[in-house]
Amino acid sequence: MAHTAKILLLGSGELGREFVISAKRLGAYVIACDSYAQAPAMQLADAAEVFSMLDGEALRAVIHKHCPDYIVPEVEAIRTEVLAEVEAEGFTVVPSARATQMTMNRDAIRDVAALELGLNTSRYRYAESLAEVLAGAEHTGLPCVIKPVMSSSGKGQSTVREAGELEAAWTYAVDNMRGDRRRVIVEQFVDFDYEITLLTVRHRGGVTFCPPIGHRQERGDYQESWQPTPMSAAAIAAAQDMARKVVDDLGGYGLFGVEFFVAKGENNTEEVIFSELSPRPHDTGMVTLVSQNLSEFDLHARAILGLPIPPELRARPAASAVILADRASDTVGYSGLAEAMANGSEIRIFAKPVTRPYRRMGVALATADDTDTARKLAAEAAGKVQIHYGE
Ligand SMILES: Nc1ncnc2c1ncn2[C@@H]1O[C@H](COP(=O)(O)OP(=O)(O)OP(=O)(O)O)[C@@H](O)[C@H]1O
Ligand SMILES: NCC(=O)N[C@@H]1O[C@H](COP(=O)([O-])[O-])[C@@H](O)[C@H]1O
Ligand SMILES: [Mg+2]
Repeated sequence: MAHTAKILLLGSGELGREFVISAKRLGAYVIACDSYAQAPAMQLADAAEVFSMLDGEALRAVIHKHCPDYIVPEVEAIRTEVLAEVEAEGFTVVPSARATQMTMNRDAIRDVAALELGLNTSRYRYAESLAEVLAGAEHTGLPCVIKPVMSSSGKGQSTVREAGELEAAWTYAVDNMRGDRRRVIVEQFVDFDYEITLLTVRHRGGVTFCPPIGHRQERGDYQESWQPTPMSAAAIAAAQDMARKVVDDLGGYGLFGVEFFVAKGENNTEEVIFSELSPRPHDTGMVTLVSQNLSEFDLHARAILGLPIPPELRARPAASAVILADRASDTVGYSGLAEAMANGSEIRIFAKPVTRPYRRMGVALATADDTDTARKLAAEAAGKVQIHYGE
């Protein structure tokens, strides 16, 4: 074959699009899959398959049709039982079928982290009825955060400050959950000072960490991220220790985005609280496209293909800011790129075929002498890109 490896990419959004670029630079042949045609990664891949990845039979058929060397999930919403089956047949699932199964279900990964590995997490309870939600909130105290066990990007998530809001939060979670398990996690609200993503690469040569990425979320979805973010040496060591434990438990090779909350205590101490992780590149990690010599997508591709990862990964001060749609439209266009890039920022447009409210359509990326300046530049650039909607 003219290629170094055949990769089946399950999910073809913006993260997949950058991964395709990284993998193809290393000579891979990529088949991009998603539930709709012309998805961002499909526009660059060698081949595409359009089907629901939650449909087990369809997923199995596509895997057997292409017989890839690597199956690389890009989203959570995949029939992960099929990944476990094909792994048993001898296919390689990235990073491992177990990792995709555990992280798709908040309860599975939380139980591993808190109960098996003893990581520091917020107080939590699971609930399958309103009565259990009320009992859960008794356990965590208020405010608390309610999230479907199967969801991502903040879908179905709400923060409850008064007991009277619990019923609405339960209904909202059930109405916006993915999959068929009517189950939520009731989590103690963490009054953190900042939150980070610790990109962690598990590869042939061991485990390597990127400098921590700070980020700001709204509606449970990321708005801006920056790297590096200041953190005490003790807090970085605590986060790295927890990240290593969890990626070693999940197994396989690839890049993981491990999310932590950091709360400042007395005498400038910082308490690091594990939140969750993605066994794949993380949206807040798009900043690495300009901050690191090897982006999170390059690192994922290298780890998967068994190629070397440098022992130390550095980042120059940089930031990313998202470009969001504000309404639904079947046609989309852009202007203002020149104005946006006038301050030195880079703009990435994902070329998603349709818009919906809050859908991420692009990202602005900036570097500067310090992250505060980079954040200002990226936000300013993102604000100058205009999205044009159809009638
Ligand atoms: N217990 C909590 N206390 C305070 N804030 C929280 C808590 N849980 C979640 N959040 C806030 O909501 C954001 C999204 O939560 P979380 O990462 O659990 O959801 P998600 O839907 O899996 O998001 P994604 O898939 O985009 O990572 C967090 O990054 C944080 O800002
Ligand atoms: N937090 C997870 C995340 O950022 N995932 C990224 O968003 C895409 C879906 O976007 P869409 O909903 O606009 O199709 C996914 O395919 C992935 O690239
Ligand atoms: Mg998250």
